[in-house]
Amino acid sequence: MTRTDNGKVALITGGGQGIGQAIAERLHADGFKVAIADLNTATAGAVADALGGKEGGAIALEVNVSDRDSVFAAVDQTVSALGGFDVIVNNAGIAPQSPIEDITPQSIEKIFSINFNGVVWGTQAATKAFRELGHGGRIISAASQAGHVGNPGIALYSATKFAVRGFTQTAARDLAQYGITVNTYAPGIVRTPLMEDLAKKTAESAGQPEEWGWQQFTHGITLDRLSEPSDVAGVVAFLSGPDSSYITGQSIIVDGGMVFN
Ligand SMILES: NC(=O)C1=CN([C@@H]2O[C@H](COP(=O)(O)OP(=O)(O)OC[C@H]3O[C@@H](n4cnc5c(N)ncnc54)[C@H](O)[C@@H]3O)[C@@H](O)[C@H]2O)C=CC1
Ligand SMILES: CC(=O)C(C)=O
Repeated sequence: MTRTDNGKVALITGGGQGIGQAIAERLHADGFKVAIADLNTATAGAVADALGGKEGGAIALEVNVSDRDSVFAAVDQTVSALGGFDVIVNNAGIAPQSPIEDITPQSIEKIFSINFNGVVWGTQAATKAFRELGHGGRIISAASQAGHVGNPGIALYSATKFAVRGFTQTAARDLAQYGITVNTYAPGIVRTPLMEDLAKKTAESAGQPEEWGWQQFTHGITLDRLSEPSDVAGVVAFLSGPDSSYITGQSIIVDGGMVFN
């Protein structure tokens, strides 16, 4: 299908693989110019190249979402290179196991600095850019079904995603005056490198085969299949587009029916 430029610009953190890659591809297909920002510049570059590079409306940027200055710089570079800024997708995240008795100050600091602080810096940087550009915008962040119900073995991860939802609710109230909506998407069990790693490690630490690890996370999916990244990208496309302009402060669960809120 031919892509028609919709005149809008989106930045996606963690866009080099998995869900972020699918979001970048979907928003680009919907007509957005996209900045694919990742710690891993090789994967981000490959995604941007596959979308036609700068000529085709896709650039790659290096960002470390745990570093406030790095996130502000990525937003500035997006505005300069792509000529506008309308949507930020705070997608980058990590999901280490965190058995309760193994939690340390360092493990809390590491995961919160990426999964939570990264959302705060992205929200601040996007708000600054939207206000300087003189229009509103969309702030969309990765939560998880594990941010609606605590999941076994990943207490810290679940805590970061609950925190992202809490922050999003207040940001929605505080930023509405600037025409900015703020929402999260809450995926279930998506086939990505992150989930594969988590399933393998969960199985290994219990001395079980990999399939057992997957089962720990997948039982009870009403639609009886794992999620593909494109399932999530479709919801983010909706939250980025005109049909969701009256939605703010929400967490849209896209998990095949694991959690009912
Ligand atoms: N895969 C799943 O089943 C689910 C994933 N999620 C969330 O969706 C988001 C994306 O997850 P996946 O695509 O599965 O992960 P993934 O591990 O496949 O991809 C994450 C990307 O983020 C990048 N990244 C990691 N740390 C970064 C940092 N400090 N700065 C910039 N980029 C960084 C990585 O280089 C990678 O390209 C995460 O926030 C995750 O918590 C939520 C629910 C379920
Ligand atoms: C990694 C994740 O978000 C899960 C298991 O829901």
